Amino acid sequence: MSSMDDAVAVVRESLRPRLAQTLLALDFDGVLAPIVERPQDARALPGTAELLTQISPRVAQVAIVTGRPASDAVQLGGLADVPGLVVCGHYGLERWMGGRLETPSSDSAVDEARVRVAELVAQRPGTAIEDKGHSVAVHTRRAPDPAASLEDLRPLVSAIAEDTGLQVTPGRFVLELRPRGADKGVAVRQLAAEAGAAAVVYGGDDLGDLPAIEAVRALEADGMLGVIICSDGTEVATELREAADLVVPGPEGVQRALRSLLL
Ligand SMILES: O=P(O)(O)OC[C@H]1O[C@H](O[C@H]2O[C@H](CO)[C@@H](O)[C@H](O)[C@H]2O)[C@H](O)[C@@H](O)[C@@H]1O
Repeated sequence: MSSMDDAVAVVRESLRPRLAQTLLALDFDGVLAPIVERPQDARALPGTAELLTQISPRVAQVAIVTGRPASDAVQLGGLADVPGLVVCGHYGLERWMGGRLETPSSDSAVDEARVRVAELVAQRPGTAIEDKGHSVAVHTRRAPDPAASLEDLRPLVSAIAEDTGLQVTPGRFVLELRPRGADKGVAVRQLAAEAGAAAVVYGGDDLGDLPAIEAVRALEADGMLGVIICSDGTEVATELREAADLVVPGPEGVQRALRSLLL
């Protein structure tokens, strides 16, 4: 048995009595879907929908909490038929459930940001804009020096945020401009309340997941059981790893941990 399996076995024992009152909330990219060069090429690891379908009747709620538009996560994940699944997209700004999408109206600040980010990208080979409708992301993964490119763009993207009132959310070779107000912490708290959860299992891998982790820790202070799974890899920030109860090797490790914890 590996040390990961040992750690999972310990968590499993504490989770078992609360399984039926557990909220399982998972990030998409890097947790369910391996990281790839182009956002549009991301796909959930084979077996993801089947695994979530098996878990769903055993827990109170299965949810995806993602920076992606909710419909993109559903489509790229092949998740449309997972029973009872809730997908909180755009860090909780929108919600998909049973084929129905609740989404806000468009924001003129994002329209302005879209134009300005497109200008930045046009001058920087290898960078790319991801227009997500309610937010705009600039990716540097395919730039000649992705880390340097991200640092070059950081103050320019911050200036756009300042002018438009949007906020910047950094991630894995990405800077995202999005409306203030929503974050994954708010989304997790709301999901936990709606599900009447006595336990929350949250899986993340990126800086945008930190508010969700903080929310889980705050819920623990109120008596809930919290389990944080970090989907690890070379790009994963130290804060994520340090905040986790279980550190597992990427989406394959997440699948293995979920099978052991929740089936
Ligand atoms: O909250 P998440 O579900 O983790 O989404 C966060 C961002 O993930 C995506 O970007 C990341 O994955 C891409 C595909 O593997 C990769 O090319 C990129 O470098 C990563 O940053 C997505 O494109 C963003 O919109 C999400 O906000």
